[in-house]
Amino acid sequence: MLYIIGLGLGDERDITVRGLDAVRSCHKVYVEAYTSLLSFGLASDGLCRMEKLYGRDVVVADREMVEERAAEILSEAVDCDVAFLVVGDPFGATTHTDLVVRAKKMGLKVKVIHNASVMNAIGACGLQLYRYGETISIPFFTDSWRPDSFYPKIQKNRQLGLHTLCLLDIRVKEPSLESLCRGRKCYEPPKYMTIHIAINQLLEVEETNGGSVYNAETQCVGIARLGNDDQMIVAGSMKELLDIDFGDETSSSNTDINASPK
Ligand SMILES: C[S@@+](CC[C@H](N)C(=O)[O-])C[C@H]1O[C@@H](n2cnc3c(N)ncnc32)[C@H](O)[C@@H]1O
Repeated sequence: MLYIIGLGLGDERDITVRGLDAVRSCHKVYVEAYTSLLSFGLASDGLCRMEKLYGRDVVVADREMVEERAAEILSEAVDCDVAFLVVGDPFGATTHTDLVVRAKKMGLKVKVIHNASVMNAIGACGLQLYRYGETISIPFFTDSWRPDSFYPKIQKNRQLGLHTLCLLDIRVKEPSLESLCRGRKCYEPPKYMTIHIAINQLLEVEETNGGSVYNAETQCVGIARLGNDDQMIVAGSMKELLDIDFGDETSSSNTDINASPK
């Protein structure tokens, strides 16, 4: 049996009772560290705390494992029970839908145990699910790569009078094979895109495209570390949010912006 289990948004204690029972019954446990990250971090003692509470060794499934070695995880689930843990909800990223489809094609039994996800950002700021358009992702710009495919999507949403949930990138440095500590790869703290970086990138794209879709006066809601004790939810214009300290790129702050219609 393959269990795909959501961990929720806070720390290791946000697993559901149903999820915990399943983890404890499994022979092998993986935690996915590619599409989202534990807010308490793999670089700190997060993994140890998880293993202590769950009573199982936990293997980190990084990008390489999720993309290229998923078949290994699935073949283990043929003979024994395997848990695949996902931060937030398992279906908050398409990668996991793919895993379920592949498992079912192999004739494996699959059980999904849901949990809170970043989609809770939609209601947490007081806006209504019914008033949202397409969700977008904002990637980190580099000197030579400044993608703006999200821009027409925000434009369309705003023309329809709908909000846009903007998911902000997380940059994970893949650990090198030499960086083993206690027999495990050592993960450096990830870099979370801050709300300030996202707003500056959004404004740059507006300037380049000149479509008058939004500007520094546009009302937004900035959400950092949703579901954690130190979460922040602040509404204001883009310009005003640039003056708010939401935490820096290393402060385990997953961040979102809800851009509201005019
Ligand atoms: C693919 S999505 C979410 C997947 C995850 N499985 C879920 O259901 O929440 C990943 C993005 O969600 C956002 N995110 C995840 N957890 C968050 C949190 N606690 N607070 C704010 N944003 C979060 C970040 O922008 C991150 O880049």
